[in-house]
Amino acid sequence: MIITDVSVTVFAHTTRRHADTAGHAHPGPAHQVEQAMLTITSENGQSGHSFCPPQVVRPDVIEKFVRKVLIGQDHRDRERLWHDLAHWQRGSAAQLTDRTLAVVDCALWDLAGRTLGQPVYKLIGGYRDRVLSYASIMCGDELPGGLATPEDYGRFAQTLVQRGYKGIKLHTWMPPVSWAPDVKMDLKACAAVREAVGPDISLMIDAFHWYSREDALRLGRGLEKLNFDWIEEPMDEQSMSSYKWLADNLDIPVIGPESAAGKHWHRAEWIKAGACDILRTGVNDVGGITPALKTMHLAEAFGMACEVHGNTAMNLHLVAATRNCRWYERGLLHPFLEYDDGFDYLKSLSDPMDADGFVHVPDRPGLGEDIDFDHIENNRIR
Ligand SMILES: O=C(O)[C@H](O)[C@@H](O)[C@@H](O)C(=O)NO
Ligand SMILES: [Mg+2]
Repeated sequence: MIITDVSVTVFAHTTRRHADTAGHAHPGPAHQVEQAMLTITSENGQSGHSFCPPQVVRPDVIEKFVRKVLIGQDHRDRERLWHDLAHWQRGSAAQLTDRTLAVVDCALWDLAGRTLGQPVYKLIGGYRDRVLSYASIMCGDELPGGLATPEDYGRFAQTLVQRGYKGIKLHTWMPPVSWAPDVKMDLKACAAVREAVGPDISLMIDAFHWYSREDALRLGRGLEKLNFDWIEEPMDEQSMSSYKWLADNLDIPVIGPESAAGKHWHRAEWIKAGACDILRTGVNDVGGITPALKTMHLAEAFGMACEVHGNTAMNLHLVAATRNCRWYERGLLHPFLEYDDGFDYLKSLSDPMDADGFVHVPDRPGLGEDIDFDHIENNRIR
């Protein structure tokens, strides 16, 4: 099962999602962006694939690190290959990122599944084949009829419940919105959603990520009155002691870290420090399915839930192979976008959701992404 090739295909992808200065997505006119598909091929001609922005797998990263570690190796040795690649990070002048480790690890898992004709979550050890999903709403905006007012959030929340969602997470307003951040407005949006959906829908918030301790405490105390399930990333996650302080002062569960560096090692420190009540991981955040699984199991050993950041097949398989998380994060959603339209380079959704709010894991080999190779070839850039 020797790896004989590692290649990258960059192709044009049409989307209506536009990123703001903090990397948060908002709706806009359809435009073309570059997308990359990393392909790892073994000696029997089987390939595994994973998708990411092209800069994550740019040629110098592939040549200097990825090909050096993978070519000639047994693709089944994912644990060793992950450590071998992670070893190169320290001396890479920050050029070899956790995101690159993640896309390589996912392609290796996809290769294993496609080779054996099995879905990845079954290779890991399946726990469930459908997962309850929460609607992860995009950050607020200043678009009339979009997510510009608390009432907009309330109206959108009602449509999400009608679609079948049993949980909703608000990303509230952040710069570059002119008047954001604003705790009072955050709480007005949360109150409007609670009023709109009633007491039985689970609600969570993912707020402005740089509030002060006082503002985060004020926000948390307000959410407790609205019976929210968790408060997420209200302060800079580089300050673990601030989260310890917040968790000590709030009853509402504090979840994290999402964006903090340090992979599963740093998440162990958050548990040890008492900086969160619910742990958080994500395939892209910690360097792949391999380390994300370790994070899930670490939390389980402490009797803690670990909720997974992000959508797409890689995170869905992680959730389907573990017991100690309640949700799949489906999003990001907006009144102006139709999430179920999917991606133009996939023939079908990787996370189809039924009318009861359950996402069903496609019973297809590997990560199960229904890749439209003709579309990719016809839109190939390099
Ligand atoms: O880029 C980001 O910060 C993420 O997409 C974020 O908006 C969202 O996915 C998140 O924080 N979920 O919890
Ligand atoms: Mg988040």
